[in-house]
Amino acid sequence: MGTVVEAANKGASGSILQKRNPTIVFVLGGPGSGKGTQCANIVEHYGYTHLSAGDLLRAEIKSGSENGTMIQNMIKEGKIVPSEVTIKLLQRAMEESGKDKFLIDGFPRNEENRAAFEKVTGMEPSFVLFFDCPEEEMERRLLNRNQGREDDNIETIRKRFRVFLESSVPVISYYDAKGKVRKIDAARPVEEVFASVKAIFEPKNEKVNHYVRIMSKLYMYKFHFAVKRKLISLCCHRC
Ligand SMILES: Nc1ncnc2c1ncn2[C@@H]1O[C@H](COP(=O)(O)OP(=O)(O)OP(=O)(O)O)[C@@H](O)[C@H]1O
Ligand SMILES: Nc1ccn([C@@H]2O[C@H](COP(=O)(O)O)[C@@H](O)[C@H]2O)c(=O)n1
Repeated sequence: MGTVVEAANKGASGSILQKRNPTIVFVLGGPGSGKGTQCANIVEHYGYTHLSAGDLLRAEIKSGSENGTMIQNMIKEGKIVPSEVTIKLLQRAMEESGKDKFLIDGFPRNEENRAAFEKVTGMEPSFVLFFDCPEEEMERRLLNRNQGREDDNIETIRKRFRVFLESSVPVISYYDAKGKVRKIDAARPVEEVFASVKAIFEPKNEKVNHYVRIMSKLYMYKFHFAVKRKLISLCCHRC
């Protein structure tokens, strides 16, 4: 049995998902910046499927998998689990969902995560949502989260902040250089943050709404199919 990257090199992986040509949005930001909170809002308003890498890893520990102890130790230390493991979990979740619009929360956490995901799946994100928040605010939120997470203690939180700065910020810079980062000031109340998030997701909705409006109008007028197609292409040139 080879690694997922070896499988990708042999062309054995990524194909089922790739064929579905899914929309992928990476959701990044420091620990406690509010990624999970805002993802829940995006799911509710824009019909994305939310996949949190951290949640998938925690579920893997609970499942009693052979990697469970290793993952648990890494999370306790705020370290990043090898990409092989996390990518397999993400791929499986995407495939099993049968959906085609994904918010991938807390991934890629480092350069290895990023490069391996692109190699294994052959896919890139449409854009990266980056929740920017000062450490003091994130620390306050994590210490008040109260969800019984083993890594929400001050010692591990400080380690997670260091890993974020050293390993995750370079990934954000990588995508920024490609013009793919949508940065949000996450230090505001949840509703204000979501108002900024909406502004990023709305234009796409506008495009779909525009198309649906045109289609329904054309349906009312009983044009020939080819004429409808031509009219749509003329009318939707701005989409
Ligand atoms: N804008 C906000 N203002 C105040 N509190 C917030 C805000 N957004 C989220 N919170 C709270 O902060 C805590 C952390 O939020 P959340 O779990 O969404 O962060 P996260 O970025 O997903 O964290 P992690 O990376 O550790 O999983 C939660 O208790 C949440 O209710
Ligand atoms: N790509 C990832 C994502 C997460 N981890 C580990 O899980 C911990 C918790 O992650 P959250 O996103 O839920 O805060 C994180 O500190 C890492 O230990 C990972 O290894 N790789």
